[in-house]
Amino acid sequence: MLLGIPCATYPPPGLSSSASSCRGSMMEVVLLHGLLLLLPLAALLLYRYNATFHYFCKMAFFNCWIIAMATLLSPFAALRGRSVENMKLLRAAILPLKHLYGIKMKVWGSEHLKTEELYVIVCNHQASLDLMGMVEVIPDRCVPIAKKELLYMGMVGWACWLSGIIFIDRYRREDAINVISQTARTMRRENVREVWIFPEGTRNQDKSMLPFKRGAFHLAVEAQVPIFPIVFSPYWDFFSSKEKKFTSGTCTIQILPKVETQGLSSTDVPELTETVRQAMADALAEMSASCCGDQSAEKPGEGLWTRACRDRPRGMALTCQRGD
Ligand SMILES: CCCCCCCCCCCCCC(=O)SCCNC(=O)CCNC(=O)[C@H](O)C(C)(C)COP(=O)(O)OP(=O)(O)OC[C@H]1O[C@@H](n2cnc3c(N)ncnc32)[C@H](O)[C@@H]1OP(=O)(O)O
Ligand SMILES: CCCCCCCC/C=C\CCCCCCCC(=O)OC[C@@H](O)COP(=O)(O)O
Repeated sequence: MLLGIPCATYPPPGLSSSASSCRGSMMEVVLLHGLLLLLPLAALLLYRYNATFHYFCKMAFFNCWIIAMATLLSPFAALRGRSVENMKLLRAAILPLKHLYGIKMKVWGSEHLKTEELYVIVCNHQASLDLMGMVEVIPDRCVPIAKKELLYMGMVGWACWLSGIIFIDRYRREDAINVISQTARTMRRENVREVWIFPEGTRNQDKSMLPFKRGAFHLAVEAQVPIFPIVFSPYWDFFSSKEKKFTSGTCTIQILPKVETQGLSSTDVPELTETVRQAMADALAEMSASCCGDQSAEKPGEGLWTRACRDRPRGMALTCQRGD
């Protein structure tokens, strides 16, 4: 049988045929079918028993999901034009990923974000997986600030642009500062109520956070809006791009009380940046110890808000709403 055609009738009568060439063809087909069966089996076994292969498969699926969703949703988003409303579509597209990956999200302090005020969110940035945590807590009219490179990622870039994501060129400081200043001016006027920034400026899976870039803090001070720090617990238990590890697990997202910027000016920005970073580092250290059993993270917390409240710069209205 050759591709469903019995050897006796193949090649058709009238053409020369030989038993050996028929046997050869049969062997090829058997080998081909065998290979076709073996490859998925080998892939399944590798996926099950090889952590690196498992990691790459899961990352590939993550990226394919994002590209597929962006391709699917962009035409609908385009009907509305560039609007923060389209963020709801992106959010809906990313929300199911945690179920597919078996990642449980716990959110602490979500009540802090339920306010009519405008504000800036700053958050630690571990990996592209942060998108799964972001969609758990991102307010309805919030736009992230992202690196310009995302804009050039085909349909993903188009989806981001249509959703009102603000792009900055990290390598052209003046341009980036202009974009941030313009955001501060237009925040009140336009439909955007909140801006989400990863102040580390790049992904970081180390135990301590990187020094913070100052754009988010200038933005909050220029717009005179409070800052809400958000801390994602470390992914070490279930994800590491260095160790090529990607299993199921739990991520805790802690929304810290707001930090006021009323009355602050650009000269207060360095201190404001350090105060917020320290509060986030404390929260991260506490979470590392409680979620991941790690005692060696940066300066173990002496109480989540204790140091931030105690060390706040003079004249800075840091709101300490938690009783600890
Ligand atoms: C379905 C499809 C789904 C697709 C989903 C996709 C979702 C995507 C989600 C998105 C996720 C995407 C995630 C991502 O893409 S993360 C990557 C992008 N994010 C960032 O880069 C974070 C924001 N960056 C900054 O804030 C930096 O500060 C910038 C880039 C502005 C400069 O950086 P730089 O490296 O140069 O350093 P520096 O901060 O030490 O500042 C140096 C000096 O400049 C002063 N300065 C700074 N800013 C201002 C200002 N505004 N007004 C006045 N002055 C300002 C500052 O005080 C300092 O001066 P001095 O104090 O030393 O005198
Ligand atoms: C026509 C060109 C087609 C290109 C196709 C590219 C395919 C890209 C595939 C999937 C895109 C997934 C995008 C997820 C975005 C997650 C946001 C993110 O994590 O960005 C990283 C950024 O914060 C910091 O970047 P670096 O750590 O400095 O690096």
